[in-house]
Amino acid sequence: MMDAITLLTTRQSCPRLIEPAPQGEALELIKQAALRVPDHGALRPWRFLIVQGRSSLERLGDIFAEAAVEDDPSISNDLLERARQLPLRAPMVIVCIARCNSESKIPLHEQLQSAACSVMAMQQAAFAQGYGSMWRTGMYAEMEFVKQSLELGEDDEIVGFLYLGTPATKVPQRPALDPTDFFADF
Ligand SMILES: Cc1cc2nc3c(=O)[nH]c(=O)nc-3n(C[C@H](O)[C@H](O)[C@H](O)COP(=O)(O)O)c2cc1C
Repeated sequence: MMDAITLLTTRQSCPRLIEPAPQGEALELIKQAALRVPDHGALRPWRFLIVQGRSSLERLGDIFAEAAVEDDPSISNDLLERARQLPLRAPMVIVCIARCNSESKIPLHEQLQSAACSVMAMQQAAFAQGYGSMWRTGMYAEMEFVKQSLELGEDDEIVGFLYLGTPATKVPQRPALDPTDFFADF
């Protein structure tokens, strides 16, 4: 298994993903990583829907297609089919949800940040085990129709669709950025 510093300094996304998706122990570790993130007030403001297998991915694609029609009733057939095919870009998509509690004294943006950390944690756990992933959002993450179709609560937010699988090709390493461009002494 990759060491932690190598993971943290070389992690990258992978847009082209094929079977197999993480299963068994590998998936369990990814789930554990999601639940280990900073969480102000221990609100546990995260929920996850695992979409895997052709028929479940197609169901998600149908939701995207219906949402696309709602967004633009005159959408072309090509664009409609493109929307339907989106989830089929990987063998697994995890819908990452911030289950925000608006009654809590913890600000909503902190709850969202915690949920976002869980997406990153899952990406790292996948990467460390040789799997690839890509964090995606887009308009479907924002649309009420999508949230309702996924039976999310009123205060829930979709912070990402984490596409997961095996990298289709080896992703070339990007050169590291220069910390001096971003860090300064105070
Ligand atoms: C909140 C969030 C949403 C994103 N949504 C998309 C998206 O919808 N489509 C996309 O191509 N990349 C999206 N990205 C960017 C990719 O996940 C990825 O970070 C980017 O391609 C850079 O690659 P890297 O992770 O290897 O640095 C998003 C990133 C974040 C943090």
